[in-house]
Parts: sequence; structure tokens; C-alpha cells
Amino acid sequence: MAHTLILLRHGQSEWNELNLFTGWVDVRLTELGRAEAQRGGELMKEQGVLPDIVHTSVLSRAIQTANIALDHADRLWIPVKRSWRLNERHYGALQGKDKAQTLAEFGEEKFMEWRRSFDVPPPVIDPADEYAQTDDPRYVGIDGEIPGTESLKIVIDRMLPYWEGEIVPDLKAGKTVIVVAHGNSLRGLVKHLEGISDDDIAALNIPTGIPLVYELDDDMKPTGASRYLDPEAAAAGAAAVASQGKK
Ligand SMILES: O=C(O)[C@@H](CO)OP(=O)(O)O
Repeated sequence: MAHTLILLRHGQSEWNELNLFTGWVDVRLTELGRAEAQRGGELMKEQGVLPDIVHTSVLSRAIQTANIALDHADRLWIPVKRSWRLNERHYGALQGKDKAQTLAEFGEEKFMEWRRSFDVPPPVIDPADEYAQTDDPRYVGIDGEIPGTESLKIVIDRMLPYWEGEIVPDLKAGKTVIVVAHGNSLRGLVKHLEGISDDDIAALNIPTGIPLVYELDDDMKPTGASRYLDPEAAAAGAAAVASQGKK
């Protein structure tokens, strides 16, 4: 039996537009981001790829994107599950920093190591920093501590229990699942699904607002290549993410 999984990165956020490192800071969608989410929903409806259940992070930009996309796919009524384990990678002390300024200050090598290396996290954020999540009520009771920084490796380690424990059972129950999350949490999931190496994952960027569809076998392995519902827009969007900072 084939299982259908849809991955959707949130539409443009206020801090994507401003070119700031975002991570766990809870910024909203821009008008363009809302339009991207709408288009994502329309693409699902037009192409008949319709989710039965939605999983999102606990960050507003993913929740807004899910609501808008599902509304435009006539699927606002499906069950919803949310988890901090689908959150964006915590960007540590870089949260709130301008990407272009960070590149100019630290140089390309360090900048890319922080953004795209597999296991080098950015410096830890001070818990008193205005962009730390200390005392944020949505994280009361999360297992362990609120992170002070995360590498992609750490993201994968905290995401996989949710993937195995909550998403895979929905897929195995025959549901078409949509996961609405973030650039780096989805990079982690794609790495896991496709067995991409620690080095090669650096080059993978996920565009905002375009559904990416996987057909999976019973072992949750892709049966073929994944497909974006708008491949041209996805290629342009991924290139734009790759060049962030260089403007
Ligand atoms: O700032 C962030 O949280 C992420 C996603 O917007 O950025 P990057 O693509 O640089 O990892």
C-alpha cells in the first residue's frame, strides 16, 4: 500500500522578508506569505492531493500557513496535531540577527557553517536575551530543556520521535498526512526519508509555500522521486533561500 505524505514549508514570514535569523522566534506571515499559503492550498485542490490530517509545529507562521492552505483546499475541517518537535531549528544567539550583517561580520565560511553544516550549532543564546524562549508558555512541560541552540543533527534527533510516534501511525492507518513546518525541520525530515548524507544535505533548500509530495512504501521509504506541486516555482524559491544573506 502506498502512503501519501505532503510537506509544506510556511509562507514568507515577517523575518524572512527582513532577512533575519528566526528559529524559534514566533513571527507571523507577511501578506506575500499568506498569498503563498493560499496558492499552496489551491495547488492541492487543483491536483487532488488532499490531506486527511495535519501536523504542525507550535509556531504561528506554520499554524497560519496550515489554516490558510487547508481553507483553500476545502480541508479546514481535518484533525490537527501540533508539536514543538516540528519547530524550526533553534538558531541560538543568531536569532534576531541580520543575515547579511552576520555574513559580512563573520565571513562566508562561518556563516555557511552555522546555516548549513550538519552538526555545528550556532552559539548558545543567553536565556535573558529578548529573542530567547524562556518563560514562553507554549513550552511548559516539553521534555527536557528549551534548547539554547540547535544543529540540524539535534533537530533530527528531537523530530524523529514525533515522526515515528505520531506521523507514521497516521500514514499506516491509510491517511494522507500533511506536515506544515519549517525550512530546517523539513530539511531534516527529507534527509531522513531520502537517506541524504550529512555533507549533501547542506545543498538542499526548501522553498516557502509549495507542497512537496512523497509516496511511501510500508517501510516509509519513498517509492520514487518526490514532487513539488509547482516545480518551476519550487526551483526558483529554493535558489532564493540558498542565496539569503547575499544582498
Ligand atoms: O532563519 C531561520 O530560522 C531559517 C529559516 O528562515 O533560516 P535559514 O534558511 O538561514 O536556515
